[in-house]
Amino acid sequence: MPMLAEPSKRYKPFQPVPFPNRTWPDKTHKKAPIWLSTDLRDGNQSLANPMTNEQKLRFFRHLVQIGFKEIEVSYPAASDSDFAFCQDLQHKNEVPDDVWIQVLTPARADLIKRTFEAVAGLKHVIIHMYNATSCLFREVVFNNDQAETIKLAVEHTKLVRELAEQYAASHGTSFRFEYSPETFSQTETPYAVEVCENVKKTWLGGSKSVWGDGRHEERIIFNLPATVEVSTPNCFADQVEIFCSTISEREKCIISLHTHNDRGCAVAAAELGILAGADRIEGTVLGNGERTGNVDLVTLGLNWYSQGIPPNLDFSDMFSIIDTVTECTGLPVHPRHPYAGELVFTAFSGSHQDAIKKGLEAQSRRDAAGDKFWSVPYLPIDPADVGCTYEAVIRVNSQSGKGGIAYIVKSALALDLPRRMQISFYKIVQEKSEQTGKEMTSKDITTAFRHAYHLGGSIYDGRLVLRSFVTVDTRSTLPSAVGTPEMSPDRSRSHSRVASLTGAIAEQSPDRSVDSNLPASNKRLTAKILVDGKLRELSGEGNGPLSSLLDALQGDLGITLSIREYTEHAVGLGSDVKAATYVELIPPSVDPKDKTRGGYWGVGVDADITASGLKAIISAANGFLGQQAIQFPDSA
Ligand SMILES: CC(=O)SCCNC(=O)CCNC(=O)[C@H](O)C(C)(C)COP(=O)(O)OP(=O)(O)OC[C@H]1O[C@@H](n2cnc3c(N)ncnc32)[C@H](O)[C@@H]1OP(=O)(O)O
Ligand SMILES: CC(C)C(=O)C(=O)O
Repeated sequence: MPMLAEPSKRYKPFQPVPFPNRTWPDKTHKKAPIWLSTDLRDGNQSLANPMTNEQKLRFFRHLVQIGFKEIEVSYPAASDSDFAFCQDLQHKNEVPDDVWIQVLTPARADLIKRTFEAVAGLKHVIIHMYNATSCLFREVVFNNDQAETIKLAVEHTKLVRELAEQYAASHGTSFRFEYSPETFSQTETPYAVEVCENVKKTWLGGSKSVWGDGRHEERIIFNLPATVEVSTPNCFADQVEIFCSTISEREKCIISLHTHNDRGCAVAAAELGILAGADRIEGTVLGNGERTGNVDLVTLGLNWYSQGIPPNLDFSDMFSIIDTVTECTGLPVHPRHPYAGELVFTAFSGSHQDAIKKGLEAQSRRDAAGDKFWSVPYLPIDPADVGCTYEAVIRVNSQSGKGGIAYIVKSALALDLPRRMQISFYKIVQEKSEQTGKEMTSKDITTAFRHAYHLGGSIYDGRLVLRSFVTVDTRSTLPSAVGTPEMSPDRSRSHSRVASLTGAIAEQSPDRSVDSNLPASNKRLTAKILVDGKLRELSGEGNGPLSSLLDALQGDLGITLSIREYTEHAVGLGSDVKAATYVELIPPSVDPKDKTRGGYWGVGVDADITASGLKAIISAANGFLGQQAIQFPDSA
């Protein structure tokens, strides 16, 4: 049957309770609620293949590790394995002293009795009893009127109380009682209050203690379920506020919420319900549960966290939480699931990547200055807080821009490319990504980078490869620098050179060849260079090693290039520090001022700053050379 042209003929709109005195819209969250995980009960009952007890135990341990202090573990009367799980927890001594085990039972005498047998001997137990109270259920499921429904709830509360008193005395268990007017949000709210008043009176009217040590007695829990979500969250919040403000002896009650996600608003309903006066939330980790699921406690907890409020749940290791949930339930986690999905901290699109890259850089500057407040575009929380690495944040496809690509190069290779080199490399990546039509992984990008600039092992070598060099100050007879790239003859000296020169780079030019005030040609460089696989000795003169090498390339290989842009920075710290140098070379045909006309970028990394600069020149010269034939002047 197709969708109806007039749905109003089949579906009635939800009728909100008039409540002009509501106060919740002006409130804000101040602290996290009490949490109850019902993964092992509501979550479990909704699975095609319920969890085995081994899986339940693994899940239980993880819930304890996350920090849940109240865990609904089963519906013991449902099956022998549900029953056995409660006993296993006890016999295997799995329950920490500060954790309450909750079990669910319907308001049926035989099932209540069986439930007590299952938990006998556990230290802290919440007996959770439910019966549906809405008009639809009264009429269709129970064939009860309002008074009979109250009677059902009261009689079975009485039984729970008696058994709790008895088991507290015989087994030393401390009991608490939770009552759910199931289908609360579809029940007339004043009637739901009336049912709960009767339940409360019965429970609190008990004659003996239900607390194992006979001293203390906890508040009764009224759990208000949106068993099926049928309205907008504001209507639910109104219902909760009416309940909280009209139930008598409010101080003796804990008001709990149990929202489902039929309209996709379970999180909002729970959050507004807390503003409306509730104290506690029942849900599941990542939202498994009947139909569209229970409210997701990861989303809720991290929503609180993102507002600077401790959620009292630890989601630091999100990956292992996802493993536990998916392996135990057999259900996948959507890649866009809030906070947990594999794509939620990832940007593919260029403008998002650019903003994130700038935001992360600004954040690390603020962090270093002592201002730790998180404020990064597109990232509501620091992904690192939930165990995500920054590599996952930016991923590249044809929608990506230079900022994201530069971010990956920086994260993976510690190279902070100058802006115009970013644009140049972006074109290379863009072309590759359009060719394949697929995402480029961080490895694809770094490999493309190494190939483009001949950086890394010999498999990335270009047609020219610097093997070694000597520079001589022509005003003296002593060599001023001797180097074999990455194998500097005097490592300690090279390290200190890098450190001192890189530190001074802001004030001084790296190569006196670009300083016109210095006298011409005071350096001679002799370099051994592989040229198309053949080792040749080249030499040239200039104001510094870089200009000497350019002179050598021109004189010995006929390659005429000059430097248009130069930058460098240190890579690493302490004794492992290296220099990364970036140069843009241009042929004489390109106007140095016309930056729209591309030059050839190169990069060099070496522990020795001179070697790093020379490598950058060779890298860029390789880009210029491409496939063109070398015109050796000496062979002319
Ligand atoms: C909203 C929720 O998630 S509630 C929790 C739901 N979870 C489950 O149902 C999982 C475990 N349940 C089970 O294994 C089974 O339903 C059992 C063992 C509890 C009961 O099984 P059965 O005795 O075969 O009964 P069945 O499942 O058909 O239940 C329907 C009966 O229980 C009654 N009933 C349903 N809910 C309740 C309740 N909360 N209190 C009292 N009676 C109830 C129904 O009116 C119906 O009675 P009827 O047979 O006189 O018409
Ligand atoms: C038993 C109750 C709390 C329930 O699971 C629901 O109403 O969804």
